[in-house]
Amino acid sequence: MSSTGSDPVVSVEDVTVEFDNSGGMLGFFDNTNPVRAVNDVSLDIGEREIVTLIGESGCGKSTLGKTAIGVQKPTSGAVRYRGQDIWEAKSSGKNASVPFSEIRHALQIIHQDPGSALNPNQRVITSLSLPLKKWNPDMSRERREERIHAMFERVGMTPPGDFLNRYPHQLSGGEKQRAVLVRAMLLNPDLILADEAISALDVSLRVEMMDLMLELQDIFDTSYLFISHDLSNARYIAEKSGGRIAVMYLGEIVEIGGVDEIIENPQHPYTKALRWATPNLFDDRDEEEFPIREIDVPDPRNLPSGCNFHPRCPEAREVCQREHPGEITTGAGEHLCRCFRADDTHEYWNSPDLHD
Ligand SMILES: Nc1ncnc2c1ncn2[C@@H]1O[C@H](COP(=O)(O)OP(=O)(O)OP(=O)(O)O)[C@@H](O)[C@H]1O
Repeated sequence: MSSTGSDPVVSVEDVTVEFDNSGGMLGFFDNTNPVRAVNDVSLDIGEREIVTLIGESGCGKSTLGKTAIGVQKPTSGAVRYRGQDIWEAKSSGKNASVPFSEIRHALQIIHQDPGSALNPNQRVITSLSLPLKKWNPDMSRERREERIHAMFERVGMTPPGDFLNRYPHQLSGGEKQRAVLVRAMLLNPDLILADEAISALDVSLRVEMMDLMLELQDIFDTSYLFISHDLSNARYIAEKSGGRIAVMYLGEIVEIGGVDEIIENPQHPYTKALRWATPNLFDDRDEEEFPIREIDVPDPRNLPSGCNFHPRCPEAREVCQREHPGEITTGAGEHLCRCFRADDTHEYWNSPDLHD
């Protein structure tokens, strides 16, 4: 699933991530299949591109995000930063053409809980100075503080000294999240993984935070991998940046495209269900026609045969139970979907309905 830009900042290539939860005595009695959190995913993130990952809880968004920035090692497949295999760089040490430390510097993360990046016992200025000190040991203290003050001015936290001398608990949730965004941006990263970074904020502050992220992107040429469970936020940021939305289901990207494709013309029945479940995106929806079968999400330790979505899919036919759909290009070429319905000539159309 390639980006629209030139060379990708990050390429995720056929990546699978499994967690083996069977360790220990208790594990002996558990289901010992590993959890397949990410299942054979490929995704390029281009220069100054914003890709939004969307999907329900447990579908693998965070695991894919962490894998893309080199925090989680994939079980199989490769992750490249500007062509350099991240895990090869780690094992090659000084011999790597792009050292692992440089890659980790270039790929930053902001979490849902800004508290995790701000030490509660330190003033904000100290927490923000530490990464700068680590990555730019030759920078003088005055220069460092000058930069931090300038960034606080830029994000509207003025007068900066007022905020920077406080402890994290003396800031509001929105102020903390802005401080954490500044902390990441100070390193001038190529890509920021924003993992549900706005979810804990009041609804009124979410748009403000997304606008700030876009403003800083303009200044610093940063790409974002923006994780959200809320399709209306995904739409907002993708629409404003011309970015893509990737819909995840049980470890796979089942559909990816721009706003025109994913919001206005979704092809995958799961994307349609997500859209239906986001009423402010969809004026003329039929309240009665719930577009997903009301059964539990399958266990990622025991994935269904065929298409992962078929047990819940109202459109499933027999072929969906036995054949796993690959990526199908629909429309203009940037719109990809893992559903036989996107292929007019597939045997799906002659296959009997599954859930009559
Ligand atoms: N470190 C881990 N050890 C074992 N299982 C894990 C680990 N991290 C994630 N998982 C499992 O992998 C699957 C995907 O989890 P992940 O957190 O990536 O999903 P998510 O879409 O980000 O969900 P959420 O929005 O709830 O964070 C889940 O079944 C989860 O329980």
